[in-house]
Amino acid sequence: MPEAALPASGGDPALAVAGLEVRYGAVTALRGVSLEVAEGEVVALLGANGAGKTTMLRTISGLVRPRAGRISLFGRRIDQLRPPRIVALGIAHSPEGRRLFGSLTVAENLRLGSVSRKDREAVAGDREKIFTLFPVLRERRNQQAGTLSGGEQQMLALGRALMARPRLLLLDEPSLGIAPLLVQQIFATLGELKAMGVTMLLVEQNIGVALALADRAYVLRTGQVALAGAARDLKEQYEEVAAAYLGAGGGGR
Ligand SMILES: Nc1ncnc2c1ncn2[C@@H]1O[C@H](COP(=O)(O)OP(=O)(O)OP(=O)(O)O)[C@@H](O)[C@H]1O
Repeated sequence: MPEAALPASGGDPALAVAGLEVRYGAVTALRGVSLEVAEGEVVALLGANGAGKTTMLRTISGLVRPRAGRISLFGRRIDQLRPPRIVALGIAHSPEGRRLFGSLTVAENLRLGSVSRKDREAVAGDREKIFTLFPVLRERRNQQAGTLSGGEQQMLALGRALMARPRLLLLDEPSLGIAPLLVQQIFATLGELKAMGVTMLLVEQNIGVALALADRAYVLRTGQVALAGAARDLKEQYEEVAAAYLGAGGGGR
């Protein structure tokens, strides 16, 4: 693995995953996966359908129990903790398919993102910041989330995750099912968040937008890390990265 695969900053990384193994019955979804995300870094997790990307995020969030390995957040082991405890320690997960509360309004969904916070005044300020990032959410704050367009729901899912003021933001395919122009807009917003120092682990099948945003990336292939390195190096190895997608179940987009 090239040196660039190691984060530059000293101290405990925001996220450290070592030797992770996850099985669903007879299916081994992750085998011996190790990765790190330094504080302030954006790391992309790429790979074809079924490579294990969503499983990785769900395991970090405590929704899936690993069979072996360890996961640490700023040096603190979290792989034996329950999901609410992991949220309280500062991990927010914006899941694939958005998983909003469809019958609740935009404003109510945003409020749910901040339930674990006690600093109510700062919460109000953060809501304003999210409305500035995504003006459409302000316009539609009293609309039921289930009636928003796919892109608007994606923005709301991201806004809701940000309302937790996460120390680590997990993003599962923010480009999924969204028109190209809106993908650019969402990634521009993620770029602004990166500039603000938000630490992110980003799962994506859209290699181009992911490598443009990320500092580093890991490519998973059938549950193992096939490639890892600085995003700019992986961009140059585009063919190799794309080829890794062909190995598992039908290839990427
Ligand atoms: N609940 C489950 N029960 C059984 N097998 C599962 C379960 N969830 C995922 N798998 C299997 O584990 C493997 C990894 O799935 P995962 O959803 O993590 O992949 P992915 O890289 O996120 O794929 P996609 O890009 O299609 O979402 C796949 O073979 C999948 O069929």
